[in-house]
Amino acid sequence: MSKGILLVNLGSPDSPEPKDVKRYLGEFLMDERVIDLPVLARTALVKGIILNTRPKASAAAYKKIWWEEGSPLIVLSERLQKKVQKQTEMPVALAMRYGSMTIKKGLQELVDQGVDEVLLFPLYPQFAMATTETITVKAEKLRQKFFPNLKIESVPAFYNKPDYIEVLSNSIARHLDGKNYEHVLFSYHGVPERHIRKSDVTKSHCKIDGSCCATPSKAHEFCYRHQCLEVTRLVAEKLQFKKGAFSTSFQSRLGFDPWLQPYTDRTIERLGKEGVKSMAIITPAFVSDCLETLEEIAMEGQEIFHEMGGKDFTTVPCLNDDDEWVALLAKWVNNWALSKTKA
Ligand SMILES: C=CC1=C(C)c2cc3[nH]c(cc4nc(cc5[nH]c(cc1n2)c(C)c5CCC(=O)O)C(CCC(=O)O)=C4C)c(C)c3C=C
Ligand SMILES: [Fe+2]
Ligand SMILES: [Fe+2]
Repeated sequence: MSKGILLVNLGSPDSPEPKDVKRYLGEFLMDERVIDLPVLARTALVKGIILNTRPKASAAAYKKIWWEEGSPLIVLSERLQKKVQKQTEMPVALAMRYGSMTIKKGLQELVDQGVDEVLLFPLYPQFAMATTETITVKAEKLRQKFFPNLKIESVPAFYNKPDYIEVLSNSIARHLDGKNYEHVLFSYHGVPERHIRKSDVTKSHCKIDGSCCATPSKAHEFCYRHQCLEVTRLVAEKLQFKKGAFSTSFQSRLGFDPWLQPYTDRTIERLGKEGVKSMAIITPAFVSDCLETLEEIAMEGQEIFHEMGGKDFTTVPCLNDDDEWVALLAKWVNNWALSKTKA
């Protein structure tokens, strides 16, 4: 069988203009794994409220971070794909879950190169319904409808793989450059608490009560909160951060439901109020820098910190196309191909 790789990231609008942002948000937020309300309620919320208010503000935010070559998330994902391609003989394609660079086009690109066995690689270290799951479900639907002879295997969340933690920690250490920040904040994209309960395969473990995520359970294979807390714990251990000098928070909440807490903006505000003068932020839910890291954290977060009296605010870039990260991805995909050949 001829093998190929499909890297999949979230996606971005075609341009930072409100009409393109509206189209993109419409597709994204109508996904039942992103806004998981019954279809009528979701339609009323998304088409009746969000799409009438949010695109203008989101477009303004996108304009602040947009690059000449396009959306940072897309450009950085393309750089990653090109570098991984140089380290494997299999074709490596790139797709986005939402927007113009569809998973269908990505699969077609591989099929056109003679591929009949695909490794689907969601570019998310932690599992979430709104990320990993929606990608695998979409790819399977497309396979059934358009590519019935294609074999697709998916890469599960890799949040606790020792080689990933090593590469992530090395990149963080390089960017912190030996400087002692008073506080290091690990900020992850949030999800509604309901998503955590829905993904609990035991249907009883995840209570979001402060202790469930630290108590061993098979629920953790699909618990986004557990997986975020583990990344923080493992990186902090590797980099020997002192207890109390680092913490975890969740950003980018939308709507009125309770999302995972503590919220990043309030945490930055509190740290500033408590007299912390220097802080660094790490965003390990994102493999590529994007609106949420470049605008919400690096711009808005910094503004909040400074308003509260903080002085030195540093954001650590995502792994993007870091050479060690590229080499690790290439090792994983090449090992997969090797294991198939041996089987
Ligand atoms: C109910 C809404 C949302 C859920 C759940 C959600 C989960 C989730 N998202 C990411 C990664 C990214 N999200 C990005 C942007 C973004 N996310 C939401 C909403 C939800 N995300 C919105 C409305 C937006 C658009 C921007 C805005 O209007 O604020 C991005 C950036 C995309 C870019 O083009 O740069 C990323 C990346 C994860 C990892 C996640 C769950 C774990
Ligand atoms: Fe999001
Ligand atoms: Fe949990």
